[in-house]
Amino acid sequence: MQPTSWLGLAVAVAALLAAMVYRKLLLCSSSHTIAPAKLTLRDVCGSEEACWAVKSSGAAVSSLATAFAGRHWIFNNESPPRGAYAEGLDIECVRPRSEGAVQNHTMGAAHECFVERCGAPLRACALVPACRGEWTKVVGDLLSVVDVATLRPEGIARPEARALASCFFSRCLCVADLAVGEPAKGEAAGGHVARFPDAIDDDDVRAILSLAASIGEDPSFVEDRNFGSLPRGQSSPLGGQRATYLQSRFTTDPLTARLYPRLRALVVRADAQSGWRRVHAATLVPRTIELLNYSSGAQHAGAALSLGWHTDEQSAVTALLLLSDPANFSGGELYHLAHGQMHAAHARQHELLVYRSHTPHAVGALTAGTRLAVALEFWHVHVPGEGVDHPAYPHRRVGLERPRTGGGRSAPPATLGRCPL
Ligand SMILES: O=C(O)CCC(=O)C(=O)O
Ligand SMILES: [Fe+2]
Repeated sequence: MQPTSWLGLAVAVAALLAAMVYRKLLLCSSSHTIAPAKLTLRDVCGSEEACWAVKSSGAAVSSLATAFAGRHWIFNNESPPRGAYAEGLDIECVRPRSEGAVQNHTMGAAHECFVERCGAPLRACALVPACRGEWTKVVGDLLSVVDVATLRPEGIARPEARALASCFFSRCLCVADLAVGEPAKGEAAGGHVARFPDAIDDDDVRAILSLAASIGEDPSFVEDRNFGSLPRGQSSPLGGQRATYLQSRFTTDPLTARLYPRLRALVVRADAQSGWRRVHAATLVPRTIELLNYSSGAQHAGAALSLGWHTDEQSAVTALLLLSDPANFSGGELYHLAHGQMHAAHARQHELLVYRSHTPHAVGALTAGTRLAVALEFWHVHVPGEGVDHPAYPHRRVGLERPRTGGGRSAPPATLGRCPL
């Protein structure tokens, strides 16, 4: 090789090395400069759009607060939730960080979250008058949990408004599975309910009914009730149900004491096999266990539904056990809203259906016969040093509540934690 060629090669290698070093430096420095700077309200609203941005985040927060009130990720772990959400939302994100479920306490007011985490899409939308108009309308239309759960990406025309909605759902409410209708990663369509056919038999049904009859002798354990919302524009009455509260004895009474661990084990399995990560098996306890009696005689004539659309507030998972044979009643279908669609459960007699308690559900009007079911709602007990400090799910403390200080809710921390999504 000629000296000039050696020189040429040396120059080429030096240039390559220099380029690599430069590129490395460039990448490092650019990763610094593009690190998401924390946006403040002033950054987002530093112009004439300020009013809109502030107003729309306020409106979004208040309508979403209505729709999501009491749902499990909206949670203040300093003062156990007692329906005191008036000042906004506290956010709790629960996502896996490594093997096993790990919780990440992420708290703050929702409007802070909106600005801090969704400042960029908020600003992008604010710059486009058509987006401002659409976002204001989208948010204004979210009046109930049904509206939120049926929100579809196709229903939002402007890409900037779609991005904003998607950001709020995934980064502030941390609900990837409700992020404008998109199924959660790894969750097959239909994965909103885990089914266990023949979870119980006729003897178990008899045992449950005997227990309920005994408990129901005291009328303070029995309640006729109806709740939930009707689809927009409908105002028909709700048929309702008669609930007998069994939880005081279900786990210990000789009639059902052996049945309970079997059902609980199925709930734990449902969570594991569905990848929901709502359950911390070691501390899972029943919050309420109810025999539900829907009887056509007790239904209002022309009832639209027996139970309106609702979520089982503050519970982690709900298990629904159908005691009756569907051949012996008409109507009374259990529906879920998942991924923007309504699904009929078509439960069979003796089947256990398990779903996350925040999944909106409703029960169709019963038109003939009697439908008996048991609902078991679960949450997590607080064990000091474990409980709220450790398990995979936010929960109300049961039996071990800290005394409340000052009677009010504590101020949210100054900054939000990192949303693990
Ligand atoms: O009866 C059912 O299938 C569901 C009842 C229910 O959702 C409830 O009582 O909260
Ligand atoms: Fe329910």
